[in-house]
Amino acid sequence: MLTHEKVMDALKHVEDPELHKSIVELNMVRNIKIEGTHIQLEVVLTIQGCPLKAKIQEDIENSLKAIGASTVSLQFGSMTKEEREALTKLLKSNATTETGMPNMLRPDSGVTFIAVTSGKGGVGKSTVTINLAVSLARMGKRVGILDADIYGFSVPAMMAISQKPTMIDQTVIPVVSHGVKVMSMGFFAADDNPVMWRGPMLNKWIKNFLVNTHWGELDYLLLDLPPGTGDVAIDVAAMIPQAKEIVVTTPHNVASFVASRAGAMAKHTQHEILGVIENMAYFEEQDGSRNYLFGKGGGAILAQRLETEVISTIPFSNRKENNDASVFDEESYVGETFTSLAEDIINQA
Ligand SMILES: Nc1ncnc2c1ncn2[C@@H]1O[C@H](COP(=O)(O)OP(=O)(O)OP(=O)(O)O)[C@@H](O)[C@H]1O
Repeated sequence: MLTHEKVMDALKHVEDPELHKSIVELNMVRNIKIEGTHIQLEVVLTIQGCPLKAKIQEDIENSLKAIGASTVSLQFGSMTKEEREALTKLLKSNATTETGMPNMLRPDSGVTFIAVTSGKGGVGKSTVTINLAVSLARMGKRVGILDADIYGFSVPAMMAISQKPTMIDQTVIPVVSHGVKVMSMGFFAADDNPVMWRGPMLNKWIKNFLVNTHWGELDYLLLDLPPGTGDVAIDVAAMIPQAKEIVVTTPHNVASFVASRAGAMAKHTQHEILGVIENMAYFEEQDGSRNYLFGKGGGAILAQRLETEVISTIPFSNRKENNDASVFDEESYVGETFTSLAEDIINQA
């Protein structure tokens, strides 16, 4: 026989698709009525017009039918201001320590932070961040990207994200793209409005991004840092001393020289350097020969200076083959390079 307890038990396994927590734990279930095998209930959503309503409905119906319901009549409501505040508090208490620091920064959090840096812009730092993140996610890892390149954010556009994140009061639910949770200043700044914050403000934003974003459980958080050795890099170093760094360069010597300054900075801040990635290393011609458009060896020189290794050599992508997208297909030549980089990272980071 169906009982209130059995229904609640079944609903414990239904998750809010954005918060990835049980709708029972989030206190979203109301007014359960059982008549024989017919179940009536109300579910209050975090925001009105929640775009994932259909998914919640389907999951509820399936789990109730699995325990013997023949029909389910489901009504949606939305949380009151007080209920939303209580929910924000619950999410925050899960996300922060008693002193208000993000739980994910605790040494035992299980989150590996990887900061992707470069000495100068345009060498493919964001491309590396995105594709490494997507490759890790394809391997079943729980991955987030924090686009900390707050002056020159490009992650949302490169991942073709047009949707804005859901906000529950002050807590932001990251947008999921290609299986990766993404948070970027680009979600909040108007396109024609350059971001003008200065040092102290920046520091606050990085912390806010960690504390006020509902990251949920993560294995990896990749940070796309601005190029060079500016305020953001210093703040990240101070806030996340356990972050490991990847330094991206092109084979060109000048780019490599400048990148060594960012890397030297990583050494100074005692961030472990995972290695150097040489991007746009060569173009593979139709006959399989390699055309070294930007010269050769920059990655190796940089690695030597930083006393580390070149962990990946990434060729030019044939953009036509990849439909002009910045997230490379898994089967493409460049996509495969990222898959093997992700495997190496999983084995060592
Ligand atoms: N391996 C590659 N093959 C082809 N195009 C690439 C490759 N890597 C990067 N690009 C392209 O080069 C351009 C610059 O890349 P990206 O934005 O990732 O660089 P960045 O170092 O993050 O630059 P910035 O710091 O200025 O944002 C982009 O148009 C990107 O699509």
